[in-house]
Amino acid sequence: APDSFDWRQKLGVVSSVKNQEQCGSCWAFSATGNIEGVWALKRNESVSLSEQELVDCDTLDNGCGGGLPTNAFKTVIQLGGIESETDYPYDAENEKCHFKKSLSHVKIDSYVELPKNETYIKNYLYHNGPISIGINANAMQFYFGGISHPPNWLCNPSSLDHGVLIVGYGTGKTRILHKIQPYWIIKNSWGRTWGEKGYYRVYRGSDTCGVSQMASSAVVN
Ligand SMILES: CCC[C@@H](/C=C/S(=O)(=O)c1ccccc1)NC(=O)[C@H](Cc1ccccc1)NC(=O)N1CCC(N2CCOCC2)CC1
Repeated sequence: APDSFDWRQKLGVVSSVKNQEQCGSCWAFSATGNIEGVWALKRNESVSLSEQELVDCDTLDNGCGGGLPTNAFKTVIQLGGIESETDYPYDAENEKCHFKKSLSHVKIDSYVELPKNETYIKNYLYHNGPISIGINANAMQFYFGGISHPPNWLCNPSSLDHGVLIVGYGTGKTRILHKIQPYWIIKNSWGRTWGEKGYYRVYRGSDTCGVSQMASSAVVN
Protein backbone atom coordinates (compact mmCIF):
# COMPACT_ATOMS: atom_id res chain seq x y z
CA ALA A 1 0.00 0.00 0.00
CA PRO A 2 1.25 3.58 -0.68
CA ASP A 3 2.68 5.79 2.07
CA SER A 4 -0.54 7.79 2.15
CA PHE A 5 -4.07 7.15 0.91
CA ASP A 6 -7.42 8.88 1.35
CA TRP A 7 -10.74 7.29 0.33
CA ARG A 8 -12.41 10.72 0.36
CA GLN A 9 -10.63 11.40 -2.94
CA LYS A 10 -12.51 8.52 -4.58
CA LEU A 11 -15.98 9.78 -5.48
CA GLY A 12 -18.87 7.96 -3.85
CA VAL A 13 -16.89 5.89 -1.34
CA VAL A 14 -17.24 8.20 1.69
CA SER A 15 -20.57 9.96 2.26
CA SER A 16 -20.73 13.45 3.79
CA VAL A 17 -20.08 13.86 7.52
CA LYS A 18 -23.22 13.14 9.54
CA ASN A 19 -24.34 14.15 13.05
CA GLN A 20 -25.61 11.63 15.59
CA GLU A 21 -26.97 14.53 17.71
CA GLN A 22 -28.04 13.68 21.30
CA CYS A 23 -28.14 9.93 20.78
CA GLY A 24 -25.39 7.43 21.59
CA SER A 25 -25.55 5.90 18.11
CA CYS A 26 -21.91 6.43 17.11
CA TRP A 27 -21.64 2.63 16.61
CA ALA A 28 -24.37 2.75 13.94
CA PHE A 29 -22.64 5.60 12.05
CA SER A 30 -19.39 3.64 12.15
CA ALA A 31 -21.15 0.60 10.66
CA THR A 32 -23.06 2.48 7.93
CA GLY A 33 -19.87 4.31 6.94
CA ASN A 34 -18.07 1.01 6.44
CA ILE A 35 -20.93 -0.65 4.52
CA GLU A 36 -21.30 2.47 2.30
CA GLY A 37 -17.64 2.20 1.33
CA VAL A 38 -17.53 -1.56 0.78
CA TRP A 39 -20.76 -1.42 -1.27
CA ALA A 40 -19.49 1.50 -3.40
CA LEU A 41 -16.26 -0.34 -4.19
CA LYS A 42 -17.91 -3.72 -4.89
CA ARG A 43 -21.03 -2.57 -6.71
CA ASN A 44 -19.82 0.78 -8.04
CA GLU A 45 -22.87 2.43 -6.48
CA SER A 46 -22.81 5.13 -3.80
CA VAL A 47 -25.64 5.27 -1.25
CA SER A 48 -26.06 6.86 2.19
CA LEU A 49 -27.33 4.20 4.57
CA SER A 50 -29.78 4.24 7.49
CA GLU A 51 -28.42 4.47 11.04
CA GLN A 52 -32.00 4.67 12.31
CA GLU A 53 -32.71 1.15 11.06
CA LEU A 54 -29.85 -0.05 13.26
CA VAL A 55 -30.93 2.05 16.28
CA ASP A 56 -34.50 0.70 16.01
CA CYS A 57 -34.00 -2.87 14.76
CA ASP A 58 -30.62 -4.05 16.13
CA THR A 59 -31.75 -5.97 19.22
CA LEU A 60 -28.15 -7.04 19.94
CA ASP A 61 -27.42 -3.42 20.90
CA ASN A 62 -28.95 -0.59 22.92
CA GLY A 63 -29.90 1.98 20.27
CA CYS A 64 -29.13 5.47 21.59
CA GLY A 65 -27.71 3.77 24.68
CA GLY A 66 -24.76 2.28 22.83
CA GLY A 67 -23.72 -0.60 20.62
CA LEU A 68 -21.00 -2.26 18.57
CA PRO A 69 -20.40 -2.05 14.81
CA THR A 70 -19.90 -5.83 14.72
CA ASN A 71 -23.38 -6.35 16.18
CA ALA A 72 -24.72 -3.96 13.55
CA PHE A 73 -23.14 -6.09 10.80
CA LYS A 74 -24.73 -9.22 12.32
CA THR A 75 -28.10 -7.45 12.32
CA VAL A 76 -27.83 -6.34 8.68
CA ILE A 77 -27.02 -9.95 7.71
CA GLN A 78 -29.96 -11.31 9.76
CA LEU A 79 -32.47 -8.68 8.60
CA GLY A 80 -31.42 -9.29 5.00
CA GLY A 81 -30.24 -5.78 4.19
CA ILE A 82 -30.08 -2.10 5.14
CA GLU A 83 -32.29 0.70 3.82
CA SER A 84 -31.06 4.03 2.51
CA GLU A 85 -30.95 7.14 4.68
CA THR A 86 -33.80 8.53 2.53
CA ASP A 87 -36.10 5.52 3.02
CA TYR A 88 -35.40 5.18 6.76
CA PRO A 89 -34.32 8.66 7.95
CA TYR A 90 -32.45 9.46 11.17
CA ASP A 91 -34.44 10.77 14.15
CA ALA A 92 -31.77 10.59 16.92
CA GLU A 93 -34.05 8.61 19.23
CA ASN A 94 -35.09 4.97 19.81
CA GLU A 95 -38.18 4.19 17.74
CA LYS A 96 -40.21 1.14 16.73
CA CYS A 97 -38.46 -0.88 14.03
CA HIS A 98 -40.12 -0.33 10.63
CA PHE A 99 -37.59 -2.14 8.47
CA LYS A 100 -38.87 -3.11 4.98
CA LYS A 101 -36.82 -5.80 3.23
CA SER A 102 -38.32 -4.70 -0.09
CA LEU A 103 -36.71 -1.29 0.36
CA SER A 104 -33.25 -2.54 1.29
CA HIS A 105 -31.15 -3.45 -1.71
CA VAL A 106 -27.81 -3.05 0.08
CA LYS A 107 -26.86 -6.39 1.60
CA ILE A 108 -23.70 -7.77 3.19
CA ASP A 109 -22.59 -11.42 3.20
CA SER A 110 -20.38 -11.50 6.30
CA TYR A 111 -17.99 -9.36 8.30
CA VAL A 112 -14.39 -9.63 9.54
CA GLU A 113 -12.67 -8.54 12.72
CA LEU A 114 -9.14 -7.41 11.85
CA PRO A 115 -5.92 -8.20 13.75
CA LYS A 116 -4.80 -5.56 16.26
CA ASN A 117 -2.04 -4.39 13.95
CA GLU A 118 -1.87 -0.94 12.35
CA THR A 119 0.17 -2.13 9.36
CA TYR A 120 -2.38 -4.85 8.62
CA ILE A 121 -5.21 -2.33 9.00
CA LYS A 122 -3.44 0.09 6.61
CA ASN A 123 -3.13 -2.62 3.93
CA TYR A 124 -6.69 -3.85 4.47
CA LEU A 125 -7.99 -0.28 4.15
CA TYR A 126 -6.13 0.28 0.89
CA HIS A 127 -7.53 -2.93 -0.67
CA ASN A 128 -11.06 -2.98 0.78
CA GLY A 129 -12.15 0.53 1.79
CA PRO A 130 -12.89 2.45 5.03
CA ILE A 131 -12.80 0.44 8.26
CA SER A 132 -15.03 0.59 11.37
CA ILE A 133 -13.10 0.97 14.62
CA GLY A 134 -13.68 1.48 18.30
CA ILE A 135 -11.59 4.25 19.87
CA ASN A 136 -11.10 5.96 23.20
CA ALA A 137 -12.66 9.37 22.53
CA ASN A 138 -10.93 11.17 25.45
CA ALA A 139 -8.75 13.23 23.11
CA MET A 140 -11.63 13.97 20.71
CA GLN A 141 -13.72 16.06 23.05
CA PHE A 142 -11.13 18.86 23.06
CA TYR A 143 -9.82 18.43 19.53
CA PHE A 144 -9.54 21.48 17.28
CA GLY A 145 -7.36 20.15 14.50
CA GLY A 146 -3.86 18.86 13.84
CA ILE A 147 -2.38 15.43 14.58
CA SER A 148 -3.71 14.26 17.96
CA HIS A 149 -1.08 12.26 19.89
CA PRO A 150 -2.14 11.93 23.54
CA PRO A 151 -0.07 9.70 25.88
CA ASN A 152 -1.56 6.35 26.91
CA TRP A 153 -2.30 7.58 30.46
CA LEU A 154 -4.57 10.25 28.91
CA CYS A 155 -6.09 7.97 26.27
CA ASN A 156 -6.05 4.36 27.43
CA PRO A 157 -5.91 2.11 24.35
CA SER A 158 -7.94 -0.57 26.11
CA SER A 159 -10.90 1.55 27.15
CA LEU A 160 -12.77 2.10 23.92
CA ASP A 161 -15.96 4.15 24.13
CA HIS A 162 -16.71 5.47 20.64
CA GLY A 163 -17.35 4.00 17.20
CA VAL A 164 -15.80 5.81 14.21
CA LEU A 165 -14.48 5.14 10.68
CA ILE A 166 -10.91 5.16 9.35
CA VAL A 167 -11.03 6.60 5.80
CA GLY A 168 -7.33 7.07 5.12
CA TYR A 169 -3.81 7.61 6.39
CA GLY A 170 -0.85 9.89 5.68
CA THR A 171 2.16 11.69 7.14
CA GLY A 172 2.33 15.36 8.03
CA LYS A 173 4.30 17.98 9.93
CA THR A 174 3.26 18.91 13.46
CA ARG A 175 2.53 22.60 14.04
CA ILE A 176 5.09 23.04 16.84
CA LEU A 177 8.26 21.13 16.02
CA HIS A 178 7.48 20.44 12.33
CA LYS A 179 8.24 16.78 12.99
CA ILE A 180 7.00 14.33 10.33
CA GLN A 181 4.28 12.21 11.92
CA PRO A 182 2.23 9.36 10.46
CA TYR A 183 -1.50 9.67 11.10
CA TRP A 184 -4.91 8.08 10.52
CA ILE A 185 -7.74 10.09 8.97
CA ILE A 186 -10.92 9.31 10.92
CA LYS A 187 -14.52 10.23 10.00
CA ASN A 188 -16.51 11.19 13.09
CA SER A 189 -20.30 11.57 13.48
CA TRP A 190 -20.42 14.80 15.46
CA GLY A 191 -21.24 17.10 12.52
CA ARG A 192 -19.11 19.07 10.04
CA THR A 193 -18.21 21.82 12.49
CA TRP A 194 -16.33 19.45 14.80
CA GLY A 195 -12.58 18.87 14.26
CA GLU A 196 -11.25 19.20 10.71
CA LYS A 197 -14.56 19.53 8.80
CA GLY A 198 -15.90 16.60 10.85
CA TYR A 199 -12.66 14.58 10.63
CA TYR A 200 -10.01 13.66 13.20
CA ARG A 201 -6.32 12.99 12.58
CA VAL A 202 -4.62 10.80 15.16
CA TYR A 203 -1.03 9.56 15.40
CA ARG A 204 -0.47 6.26 13.55
CA GLY A 205 2.00 3.62 14.76
CA SER A 206 1.60 3.26 18.52
CA ASP A 207 -2.04 2.20 18.88
CA THR A 208 -2.91 5.71 20.07
CA CYS A 209 -6.30 5.70 21.86
CA GLY A 210 -6.69 2.04 20.89
CA VAL A 211 -7.24 2.59 17.16
CA SER A 212 -6.28 -0.99 16.33
CA GLN A 213 -8.09 -2.72 19.22
CA MET A 214 -11.44 -3.26 17.52
CA ALA A 215 -11.25 -2.87 13.76
CA SER A 216 -13.89 -4.58 11.64
CA SER A 217 -15.44 -4.52 8.20
CA ALA A 218 -18.47 -5.82 6.38
CA VAL A 219 -17.80 -8.17 3.45
CA VAL A 220 -19.77 -8.03 0.19
CA ASN A 221 -19.05 -10.96 -2.16
C1 LIG B 1 -24.05 5.62 25.52
C2 LIG B 1 -23.32 5.10 24.35
C3 LIG B 1 -22.41 6.10 23.81
C4 LIG B 1 -21.82 5.69 22.46
C5 LIG B 1 -21.15 6.84 21.79
C6 LIG B 1 -21.58 8.07 22.11
S1 LIG B 1 -20.76 9.46 21.53
O1 LIG B 1 -21.66 10.57 21.60
O2 LIG B 1 -20.22 9.24 20.25
C7 LIG B 1 -19.44 9.81 22.61
C8 LIG B 1 -18.43 8.90 22.76
C9 LIG B 1 -17.36 9.18 23.62
C10 LIG B 1 -17.32 10.37 24.31
C11 LIG B 1 -18.37 11.30 24.16
C12 LIG B 1 -19.43 11.01 23.30
N1 LIG B 1 -20.83 4.63 22.65
C13 LIG B 1 -21.07 3.43 22.16
O3 LIG B 1 -22.06 3.10 21.56
C14 LIG B 1 -19.90 2.46 22.35
C15 LIG B 1 -19.17 2.40 21.03
C16 LIG B 1 -18.06 1.44 20.99
C17 LIG B 1 -17.38 1.06 22.16
C18 LIG B 1 -16.33 0.15 22.08
C19 LIG B 1 -15.94 -0.35 20.83
C20 LIG B 1 -16.63 0.03 19.68
C21 LIG B 1 -17.69 0.92 19.78
N2 LIG B 1 -20.41 1.18 22.74
C22 LIG B 1 -21.03 1.06 23.96
O4 LIG B 1 -21.33 1.99 24.69
N3 LIG B 1 -21.33 -0.22 24.36
C23 LIG B 1 -20.81 -1.40 23.68
C24 LIG B 1 -21.91 -2.40 23.46
C25 LIG B 1 -22.63 -2.74 24.75
N4 LIG B 1 -23.71 -3.71 24.50
C26 LIG B 1 -24.40 -4.06 25.76
C27 LIG B 1 -25.49 -5.08 25.51
O5 LIG B 1 -24.87 -6.23 24.91
C28 LIG B 1 -24.24 -5.96 23.68
C29 LIG B 1 -23.15 -4.93 23.87
C30 LIG B 1 -23.21 -1.43 25.30
C31 LIG B 1 -22.11 -0.46 25.59
